[in-house]
Amino acid sequence: MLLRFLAATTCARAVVEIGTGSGATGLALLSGMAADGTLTTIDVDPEVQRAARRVFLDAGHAPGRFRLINGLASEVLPRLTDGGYDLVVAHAAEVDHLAEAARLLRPGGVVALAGGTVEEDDERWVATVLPDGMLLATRR
Ligand SMILES: C[S@@+](CC[C@H](N)C(=O)[O-])C[C@H]1O[C@@H](n2cnc3c(N)ncnc32)[C@H](O)[C@@H]1O
Repeated sequence: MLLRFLAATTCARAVVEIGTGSGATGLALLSGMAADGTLTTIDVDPEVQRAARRVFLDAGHAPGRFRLINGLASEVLPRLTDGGYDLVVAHAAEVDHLAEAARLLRPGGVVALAGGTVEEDDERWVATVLPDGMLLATRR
């Protein structure tokens, strides 16, 4: 899976996911991340996060490897640390996650957005769009 690959190729120790959902994509990220890495995954729906917690634990991931934050991405993301993340993944299209990703990522970090574009003259990113519309961009 692409997300597992991205987590591995960035040697990710800190990942932000927007849209926990069932936890399937979180599992892919955890399996590609460094063994001591932490997944921070955000969802507005507490029910899906309860289920995802169980999915992560049942797959053998220790509670310290993931942080489930309940809330709107637009309210949670501003509380996360500048430059503190290797990979930002957004499944939920809402506001401009690219702007928050630019702040959250370390140089060389990667953002994967389900939709979105990077302006050609935006010097912050090296970007490509996959056939399914996913935007991949590396922070300079
Ligand atoms: C397409 S699903 C995510 C699928 C998930 N990655 C999986 O493996 O099942 C989108 C999720 O994003 C959440 N969501 C939608 N808008 C959101 C927002 N603005 N902030 C946080 N979560 C949001 C929804 O509650 C839903 O669980």
